[in-house]
Amino acid sequence: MSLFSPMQNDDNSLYYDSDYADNSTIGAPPIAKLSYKYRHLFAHLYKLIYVVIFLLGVLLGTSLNNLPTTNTNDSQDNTPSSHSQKQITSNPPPSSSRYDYIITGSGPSGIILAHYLSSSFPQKKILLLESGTASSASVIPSQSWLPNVHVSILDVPLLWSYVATSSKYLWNIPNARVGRTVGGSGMHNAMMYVRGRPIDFENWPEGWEWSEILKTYKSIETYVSKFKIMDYRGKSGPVITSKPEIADAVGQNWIESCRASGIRIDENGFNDPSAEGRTGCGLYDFNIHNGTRASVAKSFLSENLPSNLHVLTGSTVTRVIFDSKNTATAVEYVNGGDVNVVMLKQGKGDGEGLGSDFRGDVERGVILTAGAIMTPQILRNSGVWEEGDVMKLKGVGKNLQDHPVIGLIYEIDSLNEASAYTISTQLKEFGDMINGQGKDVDYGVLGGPGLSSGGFFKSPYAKENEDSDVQVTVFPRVTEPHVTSFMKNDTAAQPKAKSLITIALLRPDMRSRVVPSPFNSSEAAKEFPLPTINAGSLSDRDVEILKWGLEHVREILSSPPISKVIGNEYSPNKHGDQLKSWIRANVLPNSHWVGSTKMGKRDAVTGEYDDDVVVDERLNVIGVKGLMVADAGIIPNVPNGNVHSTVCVVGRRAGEFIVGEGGGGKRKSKSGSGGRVVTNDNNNA
Ligand SMILES: Cc1cc2nc3c(=O)[nH]c(=O)nc-3n(C[C@H](O)[C@H](O)[C@H](O)COP(=O)(O)OP(=O)(O)OC[C@H]3O[C@@H](n4cnc5c(N)ncnc54)[C@H](O)[C@@H]3O)c2cc1C
Repeated sequence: MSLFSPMQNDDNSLYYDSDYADNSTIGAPPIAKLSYKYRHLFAHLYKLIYVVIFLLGVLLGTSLNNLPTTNTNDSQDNTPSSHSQKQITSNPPPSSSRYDYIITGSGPSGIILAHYLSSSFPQKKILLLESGTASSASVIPSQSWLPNVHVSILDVPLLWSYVATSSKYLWNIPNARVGRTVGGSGMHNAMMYVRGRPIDFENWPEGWEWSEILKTYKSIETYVSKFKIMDYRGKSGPVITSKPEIADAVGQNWIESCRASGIRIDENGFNDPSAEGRTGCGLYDFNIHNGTRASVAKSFLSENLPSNLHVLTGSTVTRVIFDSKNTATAVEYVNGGDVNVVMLKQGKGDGEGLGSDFRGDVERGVILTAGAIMTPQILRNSGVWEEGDVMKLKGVGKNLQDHPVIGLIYEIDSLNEASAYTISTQLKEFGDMINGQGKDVDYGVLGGPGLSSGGFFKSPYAKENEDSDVQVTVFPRVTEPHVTSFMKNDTAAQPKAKSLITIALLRPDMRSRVVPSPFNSSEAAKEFPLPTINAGSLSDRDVEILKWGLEHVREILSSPPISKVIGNEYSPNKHGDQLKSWIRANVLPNSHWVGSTKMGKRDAVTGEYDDDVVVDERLNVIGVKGLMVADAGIIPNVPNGNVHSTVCVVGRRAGEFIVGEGGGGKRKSKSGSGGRVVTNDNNNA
């Protein structure tokens, strides 16, 4: 079995149970610590209150549900048209419109960048193009709290796994769960908030030192906690981060067994940057606030949208158009079946002030933020790739990295509630738990995404200066989207519920590749070419680390109290060389894609970029002008832990570089393109 084969041809219907998409139970705030009976009562009380508020709203004619939409060409687009939301629309601007910046892709990076630019440059016009539609709940905060109105399942934490298997908001790319909606994969990810470690950035170019990164993490985040908020936390950023107040039952037992095994218990969501901060077991931090997803889309686009920012949904960018001097001048996109072109404003002169030297003095430009899988395709469509006619860049799509993951599945002995378990029974039980109706967990109503705890461990194969190279995540039921595929043929009723523990490689040797498909410009309106992902292979060392991780987890599971809760190992139930073969055959992608448009610096001796480098340290695409990449793809080496927080940093740093606060001073180009020499003439970091 190849790395990705288990995810091919998924039968989504198997995992999707419409009962769970019933949003009538959402909308109640956390009541985590009440007993089962009282939680039920409270849930109903809150629903009643919301129904009353909703009816009042309807009577007063202010019901958000009744607002007309601006959508004209996509019946699924819930784009609202109230106040600032008029700026989020699927109606293309008139062909005469000109923008200072055109940003392609509204994932976490694109949204943060677009917001930063439009706030920093109130006089400039910014266009954010998104292929997918806007979820109503992602852009109108209050709407997600009303019962019986159309809210998006994307905003219900519990349902992230369902969304990950539903095609409606995803790109149809085999083996990848890439979000296609305002908010990108930030709308259906697991919301685990794990920052990178100082060591992750050691080899990054100038301007990306840990001090800058930490400052940026802090500036984006507000950490909500009833405990002391440490200095390394953000206190006033837009993205809310919090820790579940209490673990699920399996997670609690996991933490206690770690403690009993003498393992350090982390109290800071593994985000303390100090030396031991990424070791041991504990609760994760999540992008959840009051029981709802604290997505970048909601945080940045739901209110106070700068009036100079226009978010254009239902608009698939096909390519960037360059002039004869390889300067980006326009973007072609398909909207409602029509091919449109949107132009940048004219600069001072052809190509002047743009390109690989731009920082602080840039007047206009295109910034690609379509994510690590899709941006290489746009680059190829635009003639920038290994055989490109605009610029030959061998690195486009190369160096793709992830946190390859395996799953350990255990039967649960003491927590059984049903007499027989099918996958859908398990999912139902899981849903009940999160909705505050389960008997064995105490999240409270929508208090968590369905998991709460895990751990970081250092294998004997880690380098001396590395703190951890294995990440463990404990799922109270087998629901994690990548691993449910293991069980998809296992539809027969099982006597026992099962719990899943995933083990991921944090610093893999393995490298994969995005292979963009050929693009035929005359066919652009019909079909956007989708890239494929060529999975690399695990190195022997990668396999040894995963094996060590799995055996280490087994050891912890053999200590009470968790040993008393779980029963037999269901999968892989293999040891020694058999286990190694199983790992090679069953390792899965983890959706933490980075590196396919790698950022790099010039070699100090040769003055050249390595072959796999696509953007320079200021994120400018090498060899052309006025084009940047600012998404997960530029991250040269996958950080230790889930990557969303670091992708947010990329969006923000890109904005700072353009506005000119990026540290390292304003630079000047001494030559044209490709092999140009860049000098710093002002060190104002
Ligand atoms: C199932 C899943 C679970 C995850 N869980 C976690 C987690 O718990 N914690 C964590 O830290 N990270 C997690 N991640 C990873 C995290 O969500 C991503 O790293 C992050 O969303 C990447 O952001 P991005 O802005 O680079 O791209 P994306 O989020 O991929 O956004 C790109 C956007 O560009 C749009 N786009 C693409 N092509 C075009 C085009 N041609 N024209 C117009 N628009 C286009 C897409 O529709 C999309 O909206 C998870 C990811 C997945 C898929």
